[in-house]
Amino acid sequence: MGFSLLALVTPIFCKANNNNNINSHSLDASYIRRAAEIADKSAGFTSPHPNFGCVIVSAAGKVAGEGYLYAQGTKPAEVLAVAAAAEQCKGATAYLNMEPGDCYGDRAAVSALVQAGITRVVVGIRHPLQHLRGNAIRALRSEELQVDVLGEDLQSKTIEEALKSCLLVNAPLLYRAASRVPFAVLKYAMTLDGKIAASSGHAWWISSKKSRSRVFELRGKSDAIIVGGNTVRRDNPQLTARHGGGHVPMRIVLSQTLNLPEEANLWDTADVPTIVATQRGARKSFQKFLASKGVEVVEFDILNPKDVMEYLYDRGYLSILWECGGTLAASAISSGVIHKVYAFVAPKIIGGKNAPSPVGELGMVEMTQALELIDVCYEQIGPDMLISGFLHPVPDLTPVIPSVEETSAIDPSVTAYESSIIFFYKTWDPYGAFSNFSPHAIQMPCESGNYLTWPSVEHYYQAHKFVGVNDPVARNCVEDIRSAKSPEEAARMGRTMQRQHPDLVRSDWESVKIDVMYKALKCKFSIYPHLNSMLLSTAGSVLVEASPHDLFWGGGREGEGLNYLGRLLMQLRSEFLGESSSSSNKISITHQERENELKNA
Ligand SMILES: NC(=O)C1=CN([C@@H]2O[C@H](COP(=O)(O)OP(=O)(O)OC[C@H]3O[C@@H](n4cnc5c(N)ncnc54)[C@H](OP(=O)(O)O)[C@@H]3O)[C@@H](O)[C@H]2O)C=CC1
Ligand SMILES: Nc1c(N[C@@H]2O[C@H](COP(=O)(O)O)[C@@H](O)[C@H]2O)[nH]c(=O)[nH]c1=O
Repeated sequence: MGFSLLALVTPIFCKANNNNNINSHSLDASYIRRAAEIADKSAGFTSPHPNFGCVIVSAAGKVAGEGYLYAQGTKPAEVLAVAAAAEQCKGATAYLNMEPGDCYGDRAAVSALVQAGITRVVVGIRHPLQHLRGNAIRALRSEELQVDVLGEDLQSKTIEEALKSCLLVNAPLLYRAASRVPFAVLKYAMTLDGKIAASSGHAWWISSKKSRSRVFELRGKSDAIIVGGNTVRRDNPQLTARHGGGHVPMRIVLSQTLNLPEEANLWDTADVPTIVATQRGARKSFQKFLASKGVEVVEFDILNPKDVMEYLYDRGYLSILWECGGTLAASAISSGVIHKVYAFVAPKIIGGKNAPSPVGELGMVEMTQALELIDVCYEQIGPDMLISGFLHPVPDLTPVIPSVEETSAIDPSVTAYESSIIFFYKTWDPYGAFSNFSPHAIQMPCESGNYLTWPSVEHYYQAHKFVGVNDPVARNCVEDIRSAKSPEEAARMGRTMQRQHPDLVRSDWESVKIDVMYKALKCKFSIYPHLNSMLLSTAGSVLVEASPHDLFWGGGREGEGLNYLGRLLMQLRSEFLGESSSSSNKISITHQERENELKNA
């Protein structure tokens, strides 16, 4: 009888192999889930960057180091994890929930892993932005590291679940990349009989204190919170994240009529900024009043959720929490801009034929038309039940992703893309390293002549508003800004202080601020060779900071901005190229000249 040794051996071999796979897959999956879990710790802070986490598992199979991106412009997760694992990196495996972005051309994450002696990298998802996608994976492979991507090199049910946790932790970025609006969550608290207020409109409180603390956490992970005018009139909300998390979202009111109270918690912008979005031409005198309170007013031709969300996309927001009543919620759902729902259900009955419900008129007449949530979760919080789920699935990695052209022109309506204009704005743009938020530390001489290190140009610029002012508060402020954990925090501190204490701003600020910026930029582009090459490589192109709202440093929405950041970079470029002997004085302008330029722009 014919006898095949292979026939005997193969099944046994395959079984052992399968078991090994199952074991190694479940280990890989659990470490990837851990990377996603720690990445989520800074949700809200990293915006507009993704949430990155890195777990290093030593050759002996122990977790040797962990790190996550704390905020935009801070050290990459991989660099932190490698530092924590130190010697144990040799022969270790690094688990990353997302492929690193390498926004700054310095390959910091890739270099850290390679130089530390990591031999295998497991990646949850590829970077969703096309110009960054696959670059780090290719770079690691070219350095002979084994790179396994979930769903590509590793496939199984366990791996699929781990992949989902990576998609969830960066859902805002994935939705943003796929649909060109920020990720939006509608949250409401309702009684068991489906009311969000009594028929009088009184709503405090439906959900328990524990549930409301959870809402503060949700707020802390969002870039902005939206309510409608009626909620402001009825509730006078604060809309702050009061759980001690640190991140402060913008507050946004949508009001067509602008028939809003003069006294409102939201008009106190000392600590938290507010935007009021309204219809073009609505109550001009009230618009002026709001502006005098430091509230930013944005006019829309026709105020509607879709246009507001597209505008917020242009401003770089990743995630928005809608905390409005049913009228606005219905309008937002019908426009397709709500992706996820959080419903806190309290075991209370209030009744009332006219008591409002969480979602107003959607025009549906048959139950078969009802919108069904997917990936629904149920969680008991104190006495309440939190039911959450998605209205639209989290996009996978093959959706419509902005092309290089689209991402470099942050707002395509500003100016049509032209090859002779290079736009930069967010640090993740192809030329994002030109942004003052890029994490390139600079060493600058201080008043005593010694050199001080500043974590970014933004830190240096913001702090210099208060340098030389003979007041202990101003001196502390300079130090506090210098040690701010991220450029975003430095900017917020500098702007808040300037708004709240204009008396502490140095008297010559308007006339010296361009020189301050010039010196900082000159240092940045002199000490980092790859930044210098990047700048020189743009020779012949016009550089424009595509900020739609900073009309001094940026280009504005329709080219109405003065674009001083772009101009300074072009001046530096020509100085580096030796084509010009001009100095910073050439473009220094007086306050009066600037006023004139603004008027003529
Ligand atoms: N329990 C809960 O979770 C919550 C309860 N509430 C309660 O809900 C009630 C308010 O509900 P409701 O009036 O529905 O909520 P909102 O005020 O949140 O939304 C309606 C208002 O939004 C403004 N708006 C702007 N654009 C639009 C648009 N395209 N479509 C619709 N509205 C737009 C209008 O303001 P304007 O009139 O100024 O032009 C409109 O009156 C209050 O009693 C409040 O206490 C509110 C939020 C959450
Ligand atoms: N009534 C109600 C909510 N209402 C929402 O919270 C807002 C008030 O926020 P703040 O002023 O910051 O405390 C209010 O305007 C409305 O948007 N939320 C809940 O979690 N549970 C509740 O029972």
